[in-house]
Amino acid sequence: MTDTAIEATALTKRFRRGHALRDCTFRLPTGRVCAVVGPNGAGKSTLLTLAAGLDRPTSGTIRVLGTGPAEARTRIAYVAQDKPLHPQLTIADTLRLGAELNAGIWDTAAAERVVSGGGGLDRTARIRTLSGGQRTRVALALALGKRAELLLLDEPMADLDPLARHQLMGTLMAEAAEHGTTVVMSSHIVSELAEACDYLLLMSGGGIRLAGGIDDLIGAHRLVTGRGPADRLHPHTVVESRAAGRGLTALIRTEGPVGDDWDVEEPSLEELLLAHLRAPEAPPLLSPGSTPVARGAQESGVSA
Ligand SMILES: Nc1ncnc2c1ncn2[C@@H]1O[C@H](COP(=O)(O)OP(=O)(O)OP(=O)(O)O)[C@@H](O)[C@H]1O
Repeated sequence: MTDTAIEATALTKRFRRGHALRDCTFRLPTGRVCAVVGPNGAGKSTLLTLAAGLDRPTSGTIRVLGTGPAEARTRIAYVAQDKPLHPQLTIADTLRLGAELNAGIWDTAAAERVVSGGGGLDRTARIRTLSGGQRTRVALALALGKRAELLLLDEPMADLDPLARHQLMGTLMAEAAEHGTTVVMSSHIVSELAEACDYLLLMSGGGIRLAGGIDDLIGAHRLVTGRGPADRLHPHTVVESRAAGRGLTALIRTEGPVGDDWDVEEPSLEELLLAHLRAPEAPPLLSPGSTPVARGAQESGVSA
């Protein structure tokens, strides 16, 4: 039994036209709900595909649930961005197939809760006749029915209307909490992630910029306002600073207490993310527990 859901060390994926992932190192503990955030092309889908064992890294390693991704396949449910399903099957056939492919572990009630929500879906409808949001509902029903230990969801909520999003996110979180499932979810909708997630991977340009518990990452930063220049904020690391009236507002990574002559606030998750996205040159931060445990140390029970 491992307490690590995903562990990546110098993980790199190169396609013909360049790197999708470059030297990514992080650890995601089990039982967390992790948001994977970053601009278009940051490498989020590539990371999820490698974790799902559907592609192989160019170099570096990725371990999932204490083993290789291919060996962990039966313990993982992966919902791809385009929600691939058999277009000719009905919803009922699709769920039946899910039950057959996962005989012995299939959770009919969990799958039913997802397809019945939001007014319910006609079980005789063929997949090809469904809207994007309805297909999402069926794909998530298959993922939850599989009773996986790790759910990898690539922009699961993108096609859903706000009400369906709220309802499905609630179902997903309740299932995850009940069974201690680890959820990894990429999304561009930060407000929703702030409610549902307790762990963050911020990516850009194929690299990891922030990794860790959301509370730890927020706790390591402060939003300060005062008279400039930004040099006055030494020894703190200034992630981003902007003129504000006759002074400046800056997001800083604190190194001890901040001087009394600054107004100091805790940033929201959105403020933290936006500042880091606007300042790609800021040094990355992996909070405690988010770095891989050295293999020798892991075997002797010592954390690196
Ligand atoms: N199969 C592939 N062949 C070639 N290049 C690819 C392939 N898959 C991804 N890429 C490239 O890798 C980079 C990362 O893509 P990826 O889809 O992982 O980003 P993303 O963060 O998921 O983006 P988005 O938010 O737009 O979904 C992009 O530059 C993309 O063009």
